Amino acid sequence: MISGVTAHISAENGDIAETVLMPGDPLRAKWIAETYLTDPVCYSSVRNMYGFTGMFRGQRLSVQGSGMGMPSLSIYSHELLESYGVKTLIRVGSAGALTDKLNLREVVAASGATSESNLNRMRFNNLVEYAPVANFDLLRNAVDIANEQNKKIHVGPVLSGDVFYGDPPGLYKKLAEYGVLAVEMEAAELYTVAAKFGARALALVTISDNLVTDEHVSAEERQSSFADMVEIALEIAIR
Ligand SMILES: O=P(O)(O)O[C@H]1O[C@H](CO)[C@@H](O)[C@H]1O
Ligand SMILES: O=c1cc[nH]c(=O)[nH]1
Repeated sequence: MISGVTAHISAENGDIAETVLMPGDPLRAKWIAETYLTDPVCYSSVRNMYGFTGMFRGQRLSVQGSGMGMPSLSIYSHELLESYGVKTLIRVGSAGALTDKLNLREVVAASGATSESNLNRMRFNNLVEYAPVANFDLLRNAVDIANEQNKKIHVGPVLSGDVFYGDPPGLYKKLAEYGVLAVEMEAAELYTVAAKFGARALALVTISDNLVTDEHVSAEERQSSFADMVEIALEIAIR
């Protein structure tokens, strides 16, 4: 049902494009809209969780903040897909590397997302460990586009954690041994909600912290370090 105006987004029917970039931070949404889109219009500022629509190289695109953590992203992605006819969601987030093989500012495309969250246990009545995965076409485009743009991209699974402060004892090390590249807080729910609505989703993340080497991108540098990832995401969005 495409109805417009939901509990958390005040856009009218037709205000939001079919493809939406989703950063966690609403100010990153504003920065993306003002930096990359032509004639951006803010369609919602409910709870200061900004959403904008504008043009990128002749195509309509939207950018919507998701907030931090899966319950918040779940609300925004659900409303975009159910009430605004959105078909493609591309997360543009930050993450902490779980291996010293990833450098600060590098981009990871999350092929899948494991999580300690209870959301999918509830959804599937504890009967299965649902495996949230990226849309293959978006993932393939991410790799092709990064190569065309001469940008380094890593592809692999991430952890979508519920806890920012505190590694559940030994968990990060164990996950890294099983190939999990980085920890962020939304991809698993993004992939699951997109699957529920038959939509396409991909999570790209920029490494802002390395939890093994204890390196961190400074608060001032965080915005500019996102440019590579956002430029890949924008190209995916119009391809
Ligand atoms: O930079 P964003 O997109 O918010 O993503 C990461 O940053 C937040 C934690 O600081 C969490 O939302 C995590 O997933
Ligand atoms: O969830 C996140 C995001 C960035 N850096 C982290 O260490 N964790």
